[in-house]
Amino acid sequence: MTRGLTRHFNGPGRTTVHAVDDLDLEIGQGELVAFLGPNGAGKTTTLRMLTTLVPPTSGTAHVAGHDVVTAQREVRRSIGYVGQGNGAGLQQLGRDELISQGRAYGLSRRDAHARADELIHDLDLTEVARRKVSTLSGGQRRRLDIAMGLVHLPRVLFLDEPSTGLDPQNRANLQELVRRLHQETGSTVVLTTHYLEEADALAERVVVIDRGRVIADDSASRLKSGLRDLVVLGFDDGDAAARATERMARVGRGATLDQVDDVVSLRSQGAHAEVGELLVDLAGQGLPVRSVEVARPTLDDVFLELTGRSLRDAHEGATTDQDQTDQKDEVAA
Ligand SMILES: Nc1ncnc2c1ncn2[C@@H]1O[C@H](COP(=O)(O)OP(=O)(O)OP(=O)(O)O)[C@@H](O)[C@H]1O
Repeated sequence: MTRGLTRHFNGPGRTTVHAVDDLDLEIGQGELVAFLGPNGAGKTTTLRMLTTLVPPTSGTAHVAGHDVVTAQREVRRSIGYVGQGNGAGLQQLGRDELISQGRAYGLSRRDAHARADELIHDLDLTEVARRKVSTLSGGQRRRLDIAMGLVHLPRVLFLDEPSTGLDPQNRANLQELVRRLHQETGSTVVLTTHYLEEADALAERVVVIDRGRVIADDSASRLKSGLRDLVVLGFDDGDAAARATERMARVGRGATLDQVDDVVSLRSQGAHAEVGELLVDLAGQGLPVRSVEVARPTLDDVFLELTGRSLRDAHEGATTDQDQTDQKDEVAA
């Protein structure tokens, strides 16, 4: 739970970077929540405050019932944190890494071995466990990192961009792993991502963050429910498309129509469910449809609606912003 959680950094010159600005959040035990936002939105800083790695400038946060400033030790004992870098040491075997991590969290030698073997079994890490960490692929290392975050059975697991840099297959595997461990352990999982599809597919709740502020907080389907579908219809020629546009304007309850040559784009809420009826009606008018594309709203559309910017563009823009990176290094140094 956070109240007015805020973190400022010194920017270049005398400027102040409002990395996280007045964040109020309530996350219940057992929820699976994704923080979604472009680069620089404040996702990592939020996670770093919740995991006690960065103190807030103002406001409060409690994790597993403990204050992140006054009860750091208790918070750390209750959480697992998988940061953006790889946590595992390179020369050890995967299994030994897990055992060392267990020991670092105060498990006895015997318990650390037992826990490592349990995780290897549960997370399908047999192959990963017997290889040196330096020889693992990116996806295998991320899976090992997640196992490391789970060694001490945390009540809350924080994952910072767990699938960044992975190919689509490994990303899908990792998402499946996160989903499974959430279901099986019932622990709270909070992850950050700038992959729209990931937030959509994985999280029960999506907290959209932009410029340090929460701009939306709901299930992906509810966030998208107010937005319009796009249906693109292809006709024989421009004349047929023009007549079809007229017909649809007459019968089509408030849809926005746009004709370019032999193609008509129609936007309206829930249009995907009416496409069949529409095609029959147009065919009945002697206007057969030659091609159909239906696009349901995405979380990118939600972001666009809320900010006037596309999340993909905002993300790409920010990644090329060398200033931000330099600035980060400067203050961190
Ligand atoms: N140590 C720091 N010093 C100065 N500025 C920082 C520092 N850490 C973060 N910032 C700035 O705070 C803002 C939020 O950064 P943060 O890393 O939290 O964003 P993010 O949403 O996690 O982005 P990404 O997806 O790239 O990880 C950015 O403008 C960033 O440059």
